[in-house]
Amino acid sequence: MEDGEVATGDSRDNVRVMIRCRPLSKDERTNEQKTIVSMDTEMGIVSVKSPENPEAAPRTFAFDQVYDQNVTQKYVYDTSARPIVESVLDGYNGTVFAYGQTGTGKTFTMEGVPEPPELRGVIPNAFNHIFEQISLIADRQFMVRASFLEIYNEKIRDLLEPKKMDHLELHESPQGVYVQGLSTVVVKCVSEIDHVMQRGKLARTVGETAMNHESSRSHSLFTITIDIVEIGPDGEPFVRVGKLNMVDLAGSERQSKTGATGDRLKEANNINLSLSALGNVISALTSSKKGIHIPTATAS
Ligand SMILES: Nc1ncnc2c1ncn2[C@@H]1O[C@H](COP(=O)(O)OP(=O)(O)OP(=O)(O)O)[C@@H](O)[C@H]1O
Repeated sequence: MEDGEVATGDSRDNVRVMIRCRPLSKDERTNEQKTIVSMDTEMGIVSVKSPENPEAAPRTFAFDQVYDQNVTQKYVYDTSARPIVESVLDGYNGTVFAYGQTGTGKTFTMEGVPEPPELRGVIPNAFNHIFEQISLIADRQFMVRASFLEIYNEKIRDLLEPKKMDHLELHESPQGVYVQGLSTVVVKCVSEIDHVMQRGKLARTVGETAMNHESSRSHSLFTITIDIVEIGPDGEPFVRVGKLNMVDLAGSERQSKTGATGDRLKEANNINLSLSALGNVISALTSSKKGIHIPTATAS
């Protein structure tokens, strides 16, 4: 981004851009690294000082929402994903994704830490929220399905059936674009969907960069599909389908900073390449704002 640039979404497209600054890590504190970023949470402005010339005027950037290092996981969820999940429960499609260089906190924000519960991220908070709402709504019936894929080296892998096929393909039907053969699992409660996520995470491609010991080397897409059945004004059952996509991208780092060489550099370049593949998958899967029915094989 250029100095003074505004990274806010166009409200007509319902896109919102938030930025979160994590605290300095233990290693960074040990190495006496300095914070050069300041976050104005009221105004939604981030100022970045030049590390070489800290006296120079900082560069400023504006966002829809700015989270500083003291923000809680719950606050991030409530102000970013909560409204999206609400609309998915009404039959719309929504996507939440984290973007940034390695070690900046994407996985912490999206998944967080299982214990204590306050450290759980957007995805587990969405699980709780969805099943809490479902238990409160008496005049509709819901069926919740989950799928989990990763894009690594330009290939789509099913994280819930990693051994079945290592390269799934995008296909198009009259109802829209879908990943052929991607398994979906019907889930009835928070612990079941959490189990699905944990299972998929074990199959995910991770490695180590100089900036993060456990770095996601692939893009992952966790999708929750909710079929909502209610009785229409004509007395007939009426089905709507909402879809929530939650994406944890591999780091968007500059390769010189990560210590990537040889195979690592090749892999890192592949990550950037597969960003375009991910873009295709997400834009295809979310191309309709209103939920549509996409036929998928259901496994349990
Ligand atoms: N807001 C935060 N508060 C405390 N610790 C954090 C925060 N954000 C990130 N961390 C810690 O910083 C480290 C790196 O974070 P994380 O793994 O989420 O980065 P990432 O952006 O997903 O990296 P990669 O792209 O390499 O996967 C982790 O140890 C994580 O627990």
